[in-house]
Amino acid sequence: MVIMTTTSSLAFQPVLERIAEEIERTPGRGRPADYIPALAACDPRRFGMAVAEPDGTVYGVGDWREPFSTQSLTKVFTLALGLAREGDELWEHVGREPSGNPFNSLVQLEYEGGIPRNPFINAGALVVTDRLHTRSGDASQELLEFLRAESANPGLDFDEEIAASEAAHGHRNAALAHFMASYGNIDNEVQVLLDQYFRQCSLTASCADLALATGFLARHGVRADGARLLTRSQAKQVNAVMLTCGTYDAAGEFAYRVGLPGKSGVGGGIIAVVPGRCTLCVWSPGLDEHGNSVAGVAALDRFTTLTGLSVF
Ligand SMILES: NC(=O)CC[C@H](N)C(=O)O
Repeated sequence: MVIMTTTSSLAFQPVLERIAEEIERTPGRGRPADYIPALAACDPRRFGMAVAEPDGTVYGVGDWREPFSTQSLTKVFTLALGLAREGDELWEHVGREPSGNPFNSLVQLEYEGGIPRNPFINAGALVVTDRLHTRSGDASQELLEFLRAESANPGLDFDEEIAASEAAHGHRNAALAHFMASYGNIDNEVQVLLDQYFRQCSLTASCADLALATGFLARHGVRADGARLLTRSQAKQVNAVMLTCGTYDAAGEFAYRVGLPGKSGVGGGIIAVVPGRCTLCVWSPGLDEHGNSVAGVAALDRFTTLTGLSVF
């Protein structure tokens, strides 16, 4: 049953409230990421969801104003900033095919010559951050300023405790960076790159902030202030890579259930885009075995079912 058939924006709030009630009654919520100790303490019953319209109107429910650890959600923004600075040359250093492997997997890198499959697995995000850092002088600062501006929240910041915790347990990301450096696919010192990457992942923001900050992808590349970040075609490309690669080795299932470009992070957040119409962010820290929020995927699944909004 589709309960929102009109294009009236006011209809978003009752949809969100209905989804929150359904999620509240859902028993299994998965488990918070425990390989980053600072995330392990999160309560898996937390749930928030926000929808932002292209004009900046934002609706929300539950813990939608509560800041959480964005983790891999930032990979979307660094990709966009990297593409804006470098253009298509970026794609010579990172692919755009689904990996079919977990987000922190090492196995494909050797037989694919140190070129990661896509920008949303950790290896690919390390390459994007490396190149953005070379071109901007400070990739994490560029990311932070972008997110502050797009969300209209100057209070957004990194969480140094989470960054330190991840650095202390970051052997896999260090291995990925060193391995790609051995193929000549990393410009900066590995330690500099890892510091940049962990800082980015530690950025803390709410569903409201992130739904707003993703808005440029619903506005076909145009920022909140009307300036163009990406060409229309580049915005389409980022959305396409989110659809095919944004939820790792569960991207097929996500496309099947949700039918939108989406990107997850191990902090329990997922951002999603309905091009031309709205952007969403949902947060609930319990994860499935692929590292995607259990309640987050369920809520987005309900959203597209109830509203009939989808790219298909
Ligand atoms: N999927 C994720 O959110 C992974 C990000 C995490 N910081 C890592 O590098 O392992």
